[in-house]
Amino acid sequence: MSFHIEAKAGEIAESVLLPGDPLRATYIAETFLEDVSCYNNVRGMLGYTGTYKGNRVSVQGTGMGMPSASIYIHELINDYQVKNLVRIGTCGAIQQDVNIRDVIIAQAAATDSAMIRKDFPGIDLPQIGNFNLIKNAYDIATDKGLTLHVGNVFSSDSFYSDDQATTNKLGQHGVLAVEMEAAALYYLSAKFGVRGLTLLTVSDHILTGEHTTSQERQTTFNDMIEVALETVAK
Ligand SMILES: O=P(O)(O)O[C@H]1O[C@H](CO)[C@@H](O)[C@H]1O
Ligand SMILES: O=c1cc[nH]c(=O)[nH]1
Repeated sequence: MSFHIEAKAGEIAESVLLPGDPLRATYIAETFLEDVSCYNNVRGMLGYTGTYKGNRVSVQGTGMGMPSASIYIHELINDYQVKNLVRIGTCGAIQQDVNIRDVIIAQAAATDSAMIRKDFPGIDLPQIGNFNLIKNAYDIATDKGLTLHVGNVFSSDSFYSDDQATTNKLGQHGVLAVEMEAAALYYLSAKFGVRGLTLLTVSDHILTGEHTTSQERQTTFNDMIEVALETVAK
């Protein structure tokens, strides 16, 4: 048992999928996993362990934003010895050629979060995904024929930003999309020597204002979820 997770020792798998939304964890457990048990309901931040094609895997909601996600990531690594952490999230695209429902592999994540800056004053430590997980996910997504982008994303501390100029400038520098947790996952993965990966589905387009319906999101999430499950099983 840790501060925010009530699982007993051994109840969480070595590989964990991390959606922001705890109900997405329930959806994944009910739709994709066999022999499932729920190991966490502290604060309603649901966590499940089951098997996918015979491989043991867990799925844990993280909540929104880096402070919340960091709590779960920290405890999964340090209290439950988790080794592979794959965020499966939504994002807003900031490139004209990145479309609604496309899948993004976050090769790296820029951030305006103070968390990392406080630990490394004066140094911009790159926040990068694990190469082997990126390669596995890329190969699996390509084999599935998904529309895929690999590159930098921006992990923002705010969902509602007045600073469109900065968002535009990030886009001009090749950043693909905005979300709120990848940089913290990559930072803590590097800090504790484990493997982190972020997969995102484009749920809305910040430049055009387009957005998905809940039905569309669910179907596209399935593609991303399958890529994540197969990536950690490989
Ligand atoms: O869909 P999730 O995984 O929650 O990810 C995105 O959605 C939330 C904002 O609506 C933030 O957590 C952002 O990172
Ligand atoms: O963090 C997020 C997630 C989805 N869409 C956004 O614009 N931002």
